[in-house]
Amino acid sequence: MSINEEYNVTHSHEVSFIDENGELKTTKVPVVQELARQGLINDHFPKRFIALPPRTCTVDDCRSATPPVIDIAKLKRDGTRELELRRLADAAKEWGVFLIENHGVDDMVLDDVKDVVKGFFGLSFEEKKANVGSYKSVDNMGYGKNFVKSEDQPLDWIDRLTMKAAPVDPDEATNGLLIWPKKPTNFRQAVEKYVEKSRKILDGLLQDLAESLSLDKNAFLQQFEPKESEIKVRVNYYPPCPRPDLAIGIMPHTDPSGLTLLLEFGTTSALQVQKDKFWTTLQLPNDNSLLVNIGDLLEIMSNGILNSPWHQVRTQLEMERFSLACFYNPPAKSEIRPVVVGDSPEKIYKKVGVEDYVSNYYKISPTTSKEAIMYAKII
Ligand SMILES: O=C(O)CCC(=O)C(=O)O
Ligand SMILES: [Fe+2]
Repeated sequence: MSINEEYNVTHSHEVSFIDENGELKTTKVPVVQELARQGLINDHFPKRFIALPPRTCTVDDCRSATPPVIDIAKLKRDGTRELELRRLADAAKEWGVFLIENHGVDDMVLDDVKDVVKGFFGLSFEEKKANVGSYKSVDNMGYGKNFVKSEDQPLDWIDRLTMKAAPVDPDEATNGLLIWPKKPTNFRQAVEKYVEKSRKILDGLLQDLAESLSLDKNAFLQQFEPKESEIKVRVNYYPPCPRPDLAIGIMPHTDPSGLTLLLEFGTTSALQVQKDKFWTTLQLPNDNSLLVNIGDLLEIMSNGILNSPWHQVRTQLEMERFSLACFYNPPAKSEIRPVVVGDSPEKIYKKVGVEDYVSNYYKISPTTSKEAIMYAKII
């Protein structure tokens, strides 16, 4: 029985993908928010949402920890900078993910973002579709779902909305980029304000990370050219899930970005990173701290010294969760170069085109291990 018969799937996302024979295919996948609304019965969980391996890590069988916390105010003060830089380097090498506090983004800016995101997902499906432009592509833009590559693969328990915030394309309409929702009316304005602040934070961190590795402070930042560097915003919505032991919010992956800045709200304790071979649930404070994670492109630029973490999101019973990720990338048409860190001159990564890297990432994802980065490895 197909899921459409098994459940009353009245609402679907249309997803395009290139199949294993290189052919462009389009398929329909259920809108999770609408499935969750139907109040699925526990022992009748839709098969398409059963993750493989079947048991995702639940609270009982994995570790849990607070990631390192980096204080941006300490990075700015002479007396405290040196120690905080050392803590930053350790966090980026060992965890690949860290919280930042005193980042300077006003609560009001963050609250506005949370409000418009909740406002968008609070609309009916019909209103969402009517208010968000369509963007038919295979690179995960628009309102829909990530990593769909076949008709029968396990699906993530998530709905998401991805937009390009920079560079601003003067010809958005013809390039199909008019995907910003028109409702809530201040959606774009609120998110763009946050993105502007995010860029400043991430530029500062790129300099701090370089200095923390005893490199020239612009060693990474100079590869992010301000006018052409790219910021994609992905809003993730994870509805409550009746079977958190079977379904997964986002399957394991690394981010194909330089840096990712993540704001989560709704509930916490859902994001997990693989650390020392264990899935570790990140205990994040329920405040306005932001989470930074190293993406594949920065791992390549740092010649493998910084670690782009393998991460996933688990689902939660009766609790919804939102996150907003800003993916910060060097210009799509540029090439990134690894900078050798430390005494050992051995290069493990090579120069790669950003667009080539990202399109290969989407071509081969999802994968069961950190495979995409092999594209940039010197073998
Ligand atoms: O929701 C989260 O905590 C993480 C989201 C994520 O990994 C992503 O959007 O790439
Ligand atoms: Fe991610």
